[in-house]
Amino acid sequence: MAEKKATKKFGQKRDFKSEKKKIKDNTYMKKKTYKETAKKQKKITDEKSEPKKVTSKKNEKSLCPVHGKCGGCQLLDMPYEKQLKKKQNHVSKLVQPYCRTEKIIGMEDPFHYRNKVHAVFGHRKDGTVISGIYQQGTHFIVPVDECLIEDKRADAIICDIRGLLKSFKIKTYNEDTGYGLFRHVLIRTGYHSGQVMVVLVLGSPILPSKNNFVKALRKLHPEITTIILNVNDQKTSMVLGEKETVLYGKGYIEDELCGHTFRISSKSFYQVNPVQTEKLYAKAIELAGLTGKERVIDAYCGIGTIGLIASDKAKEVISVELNPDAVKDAIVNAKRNGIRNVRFYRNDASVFMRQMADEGESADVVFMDPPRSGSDEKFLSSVVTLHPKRIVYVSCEPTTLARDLKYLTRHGYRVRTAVPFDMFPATEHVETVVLLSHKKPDGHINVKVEFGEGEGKVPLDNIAKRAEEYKPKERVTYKMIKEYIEAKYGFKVHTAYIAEVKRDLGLPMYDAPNAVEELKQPRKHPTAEKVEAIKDALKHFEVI
Ligand SMILES: C[S@@+](CC[C@H](N)C(=O)[O-])C[C@H]1O[C@@H](n2cnc3c(N)ncnc32)[C@H](O)[C@@H]1O
Repeated sequence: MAEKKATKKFGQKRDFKSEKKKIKDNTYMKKKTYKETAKKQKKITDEKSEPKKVTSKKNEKSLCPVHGKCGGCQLLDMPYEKQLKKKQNHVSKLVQPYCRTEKIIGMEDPFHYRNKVHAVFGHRKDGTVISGIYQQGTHFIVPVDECLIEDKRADAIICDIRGLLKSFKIKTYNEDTGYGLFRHVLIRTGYHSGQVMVVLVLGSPILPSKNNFVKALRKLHPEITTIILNVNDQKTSMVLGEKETVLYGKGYIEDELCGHTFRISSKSFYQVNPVQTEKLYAKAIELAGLTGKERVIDAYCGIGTIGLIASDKAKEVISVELNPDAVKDAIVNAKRNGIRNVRFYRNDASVFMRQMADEGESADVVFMDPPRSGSDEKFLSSVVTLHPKRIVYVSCEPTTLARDLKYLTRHGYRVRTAVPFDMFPATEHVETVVLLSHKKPDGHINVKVEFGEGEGKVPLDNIAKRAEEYKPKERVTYKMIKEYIEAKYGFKVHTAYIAEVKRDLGLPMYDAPNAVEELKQPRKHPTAEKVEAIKDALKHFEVI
């Protein structure tokens, strides 16, 4: 049986000061520790073979001995300030056609933030049990003992489960043959509550010596508050199967966020970085500008977090979510927090929003927090029909965010601000909160108008046409066009090229204050690709 690791007790404060220094110096993992871990991890190899050696020069310099293999932390060895800058630039580039991006909100301690840890189990040819992460794009297991972004408590539990499998002679599952039992372990930890959920994922429902196994695990880790047996008998890359049995405890954990308590089940979505989530939600709710009178929609609501936290500043909240387990959690969470002005609907968000729009409903504020794939036209067009004053878009994927912003800005909304949050340090992922509101005219003048026929009067049937003509147009600058093209196409275009395309299209030209009168060299012309990109930008900004 594996020896119990010395782990910190719950509630015990971490030594952030010394950790911060290590981060600053980029020497978080001491050389000795690195060598030890590398040696240990080199010894353990997956039965399917090790596709690449762990001891490459690249890895020797890395903070993590399996960096570059597991594919999890692409930016791990980049100083944290640089990581933030990279993410800031990425968001800025994509959002630039619409608005300025605020400074990214980073972490004070960007390590061990993940409250959800998954390990896949397998064994090598000699039968040694291994656990770790799939190598990127493959089903080879990269053995991992400690991960710099995962909760340390979870890593320690996973190591000890490996030892228990040996003592209880439990075979790990073989994906190719379908033989064996033990597939994955999923651990969720409560940042404030200290509660710990362990999900044992098996290929079939019978865990031999179940009670003794649970007893032994609890003895090694008394901090575990619930243990669940999940059955996944499918050949699938999904971790969790449908069926679950609670082996110990309540079958869920609870945690606190922004002064509210949330129940979290194994299959419900919950943000993985609790420290940053509080900042993210606070910003999202601040941007919504709630006064207590609003009808709010919380779309893609998960376990109800954003809507429930915002509920005391709104008249009512309507929340929609597809995952039935998450909706069950959300309903319990409303009761748990004594909240009565939030209703939950289990539905596809797009179908639900379309129904609302078709029924002539309206909303004052829409929070939307879709998965990485972003939203779709059905959802977005319904939002436009519902006509909320403000839309707060929480996105975990800037490219789909930019795509959806394009739709909304073409349909009456303007992006007011974008704030990136580093929810996933050491990885390339970045979260962004964006506020959109109705487009407003640049200014207005008072004009006395007489309607009807006759001199000086405006014929009634001409009103709509003339209103369109006099509508103030947004001034589209060369800079906006250039930024749009660089973000979308990845190349730069010269101002002269934009001017040339505009001239060819017969568009009005304005004097450029720094135009060169005489050219030193004959002017070059834009390539067909650049002409198309410029035309696309002009269409995007509704110049043509
Ligand atoms: C990024 S999470 C956000 C959850 C929640 N707002 C939070 O912060 O915890 C996206 C959520 O959308 C849900 N979802 C995915 N596709 C959906 C759809 N078509 N309709 C409704 N919800 C969906 C997922 O189950 C998940 O809970």
